[in-house]
Amino acid sequence: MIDNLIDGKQIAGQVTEEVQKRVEALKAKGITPGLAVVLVGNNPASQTYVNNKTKTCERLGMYSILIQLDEGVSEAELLNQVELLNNDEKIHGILVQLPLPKQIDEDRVIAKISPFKDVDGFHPESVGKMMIGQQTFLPCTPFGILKLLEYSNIDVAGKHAVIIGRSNIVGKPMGQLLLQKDATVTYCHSKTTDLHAFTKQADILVVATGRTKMIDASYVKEGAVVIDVGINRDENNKLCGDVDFDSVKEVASKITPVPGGVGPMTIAMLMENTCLAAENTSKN
Ligand SMILES: Nc1nc2c(c(=O)[nH]1)N[C@@H](CN(C=O)c1ccc(C(=O)N[C@@H](CCC(=O)O)C(=O)O)cc1)CN2
Repeated sequence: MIDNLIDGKQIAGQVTEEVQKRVEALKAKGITPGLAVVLVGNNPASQTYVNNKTKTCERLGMYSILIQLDEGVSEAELLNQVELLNNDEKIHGILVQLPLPKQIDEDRVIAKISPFKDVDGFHPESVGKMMIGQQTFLPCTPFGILKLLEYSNIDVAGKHAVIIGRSNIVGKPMGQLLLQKDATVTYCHSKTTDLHAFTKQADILVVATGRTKMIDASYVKEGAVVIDVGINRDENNKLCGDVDFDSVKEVASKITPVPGGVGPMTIAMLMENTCLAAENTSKN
């Protein structure tokens, strides 16, 4: 094992242990946190992720249901399904696994989820609250990255964080959350010219390019912390990230592996958000 590794699997284990205690406390009050996962179609990667989500719920003593809909389901049917879940008292959190097939408008589906049950943190109300620093559900992947940094004692304040990627579910919220922790944030993306010039300045480099092993040591400043959000398959069908791990581990002070880095944290934070959603109902 290399000594500059950030072990996401181990940190996710610590986070879920804490969640489990909160679940037990809720159950003592007669509330079992419940998560509904909606999967449309049969994308094998999505199937793996949703199965991991429901299995983790089970392990923590939470209630979960998996609703599987055909690839060709209409948007109206999916919206109707979300509405049923919005009104189901056993369900505290709802997530619709992304991506969705082309005939369905993701934004409309996300907007249909009750903001009280938006454990993915993708609803426009949750995003707005996050932007202005109000308490809300935070999107699980960037929330998980903040936890990885915190549990690894990496102070973000005053650091230059460079994010490569501007998706709504990772890049954009990641920058906001790091800004709220007093980092100086630069966003880079596919149209950035001279990417090296920016990444070489990064104290913390978050890579979400969607391009297999794109970032090698030439992009990284000596001693930087490198967080790899990518999940790809290499030429041997082995899981790998957007970072060329073997090259970058030689220059980074800390680095997340793939698998076993950011991915497990995404699921751990979903559990935390679902628990929070259930706790919120007990306050009403
Ligand atoms: N509704 C959502 N859809 C998607 C999200 C999301 O947060 N909400 N994120 C991604 C996929 N994702 C969660 O859904 C996810 C991806 C990867 C992992 C993970 O644990 N990866 C493992 C490897 C697993 C494997 O064997 O393939 C790892 O990195 O160690 C968890 C969740 C897009 N869609």
